[in-house]
Amino acid sequence: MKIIKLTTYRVPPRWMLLKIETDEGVVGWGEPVIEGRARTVETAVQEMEPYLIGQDPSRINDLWQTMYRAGFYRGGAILMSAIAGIDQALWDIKGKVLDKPVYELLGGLVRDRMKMYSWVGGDRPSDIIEQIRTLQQGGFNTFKMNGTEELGMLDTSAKVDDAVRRVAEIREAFGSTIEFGLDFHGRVAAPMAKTLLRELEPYRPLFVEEPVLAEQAEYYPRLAEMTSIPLAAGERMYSRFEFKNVFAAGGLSIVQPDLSHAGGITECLKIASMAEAYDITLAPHCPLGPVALASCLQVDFVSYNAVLQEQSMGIHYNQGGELLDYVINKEDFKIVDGYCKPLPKPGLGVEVDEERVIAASQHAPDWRNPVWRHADGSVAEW
Ligand SMILES: O=C(O)[C@H](O)[C@@H](O)[C@@H](O)[C@H](O)CO
Ligand SMILES: [Mg+2]
Repeated sequence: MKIIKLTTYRVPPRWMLLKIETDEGVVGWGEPVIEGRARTVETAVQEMEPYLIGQDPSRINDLWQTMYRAGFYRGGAILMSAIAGIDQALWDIKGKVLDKPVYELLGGLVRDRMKMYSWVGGDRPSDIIEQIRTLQQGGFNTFKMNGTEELGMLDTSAKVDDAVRRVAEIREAFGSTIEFGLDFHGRVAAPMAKTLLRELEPYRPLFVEEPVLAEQAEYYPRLAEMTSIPLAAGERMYSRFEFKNVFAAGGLSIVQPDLSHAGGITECLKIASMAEAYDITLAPHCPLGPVALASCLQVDFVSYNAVLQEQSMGIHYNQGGELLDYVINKEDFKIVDGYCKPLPKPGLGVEVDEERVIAASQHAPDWRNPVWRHADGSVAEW
């Protein structure tokens, strides 16, 4: 069997799907994207084509190493996202050829169902309590929300009060019937992270995510020393070579590689198992579309340390498109009591609604995140 064609489709709300075709008619789908840089990743995928066309799609390990090593320059958000989506599509092809879900090819299930969580509150969290109540009716009891709005490197006690008050209100309203993680989203610099972690500790958030930016990861062990809140990070780390330094330095309790950003299934399995060796739990990042989520689930269902799975249904970013819009086998993605079952179909387990994808790709927006500014006019981390 040979790879004959790669086609990318940028689609709303801010995703990109990749179709890989073979000379025997088997087709695989991947989701290579960086939110806000879809066109750049699209070009990177096109530049990988010469390594793929005419090759045997079953040799995923060799193709992965070729894409990673043969270009001399490597790593980073764009190249690793391009490899990620291609890798997903190759696993999809392999599963379809062998007529097995990918998790069967990876040694089989380590659990029966996977715990999922839902985003709540949007970019500038408000009305969270009502939103949580609605999501509870859908069976969720675990949530994630932004911890703060924009925050200066050294900000006021009023801002700290705001952040703490919101969390206190949630705990008061729900007691311990729910769990929630707080995403600091790189908005918090080290001087404020210490204060916030200390003040939030009594409300026992499930975790604090990106307590400081990934490029300040040397703070993770120092912050972890001073708080009992589990620290999470990983959505802006792209290969096991990057993760190894963070694991070795210590501090993280939860690692969150993104299956569409960190080299795909092949690489994230390795990252997951490196994390297991450090007693670090796995919670793959996934504010993305159906192929990315299906890829996450393949890894979760074979990784002992997988504890939580993010998913994007109803997320604030989904303007103009929802995860299930592009899926034919919607019932397989049903979340019951906050859990998802293994996807039963061969390959990644997503039957992509290709007609819908093609139609949607005609009006794909060039999504960008907002540019926030501090009161003094300087750019703020969003
Ligand atoms: O944890 C998450 O889901 C992420 O932080 C997510 O909200 C953002 O990073 C977004 O995808 C960037 O465009
Ligand atoms: Mg995040």
